[in-house]
Amino acid sequence: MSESIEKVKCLIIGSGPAGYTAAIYAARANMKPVLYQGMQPGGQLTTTNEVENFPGYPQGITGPEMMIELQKQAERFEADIRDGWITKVDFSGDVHKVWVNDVKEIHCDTVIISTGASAKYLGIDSEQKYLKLGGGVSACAVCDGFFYRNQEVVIVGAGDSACEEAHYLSKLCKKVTMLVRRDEFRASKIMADRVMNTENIEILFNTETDEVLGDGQVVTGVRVFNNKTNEKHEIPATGFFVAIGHKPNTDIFKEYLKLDETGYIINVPGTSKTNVEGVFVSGDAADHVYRQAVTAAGTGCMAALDAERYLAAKDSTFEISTSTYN
Ligand SMILES: Cc1cc2nc3c(=O)[nH]c(=O)nc-3n(C[C@H](O)[C@H](O)[C@H](O)COP(=O)(O)OP(=O)(O)OC[C@H]3O[C@@H](n4cnc5c(N)ncnc54)[C@H](O)[C@@H]3O)c2cc1C
Repeated sequence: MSESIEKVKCLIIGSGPAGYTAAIYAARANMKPVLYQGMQPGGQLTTTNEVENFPGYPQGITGPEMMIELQKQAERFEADIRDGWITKVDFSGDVHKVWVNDVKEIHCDTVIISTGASAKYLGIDSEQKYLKLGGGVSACAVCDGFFYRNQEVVIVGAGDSACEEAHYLSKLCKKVTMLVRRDEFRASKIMADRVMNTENIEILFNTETDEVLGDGQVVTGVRVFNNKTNEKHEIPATGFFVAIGHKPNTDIFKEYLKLDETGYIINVPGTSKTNVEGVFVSGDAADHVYRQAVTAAGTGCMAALDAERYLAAKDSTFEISTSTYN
């Protein structure tokens, strides 16, 4: 083995709530975890101002602050948190190989994948401007809908998730306008029927976003156009929700791991195990249903416990740490 190859017991890929929680558990179980943060240290929550639904913060907390706290908690137990990006993996043998920034090779007894998912946006300038300002653009109705209670919002999307999110918003908001690009939904009939039968949801078919309007700080409306007639009109709204899907960050694993048709890693139900022994998955990389920080953290815990049990079964000198359960 070349000297430049590092050997680690537990490698964690990703620094969102799943990765840091896995690091806390793995470090306390004496697995000496090494965690690579990737291009977005702290993960998706670093793009949001207010997190009000993570237990333990009665006054709420900003996403970036919460992620710094999780990082500090993992470091308190001496998890080795590093800058760097895993660019390649080889899970074909007993030892799992990963490469950092295409250069550094690491051999791992266990790997915990916590690479999350990225919400898709339309990509228009005004959307990105108010997204960055935290001024009313969101890709998560369950996370942010509460901030628009009794207000008017617009949601873009036509699939099952978009229908579910529109329905969720309809229970909080005065009015929800749903923009559907084609002349029909992509969603299942039952989901489409549900939004069509909800009184305070107005559906505009053949309609796309021209611009998100605002006062420079917050969203005040949306200018839309009909893609058949090119007619434009403005809709007053304080919130603009984008529900056009997520892309799980799993491309580098597809040669070795079973993924579903949209790229989410398939885990053994009720566990964090993948189809490769010693490789575990947590958080949004395997979850297209819940997509919440608290569920990501929960599955990060599961992955560390599963990895610990795997190591104990493989190596009789590695004892399951009682501190994990304290
Ligand atoms: C705008 C917004 C607001 C939200 N608000 C809330 C909220 O209020 N409450 C809530 O519960 N949830 C909220 N969510 C959802 C929540 O952020 C996610 O469910 C959660 O962050 C998922 O955690 P994760 O650890 O699985 O992955 P992520 O947070 O997506 O983190 C993934 C990590 O993996 C790293 N990574 C990816 N690929 C690689 C690689 N190849 N090598 C190394 N590292 C890699 C990234 O750098 C990142 O650190 C929000 C999401 C968004 C987009």
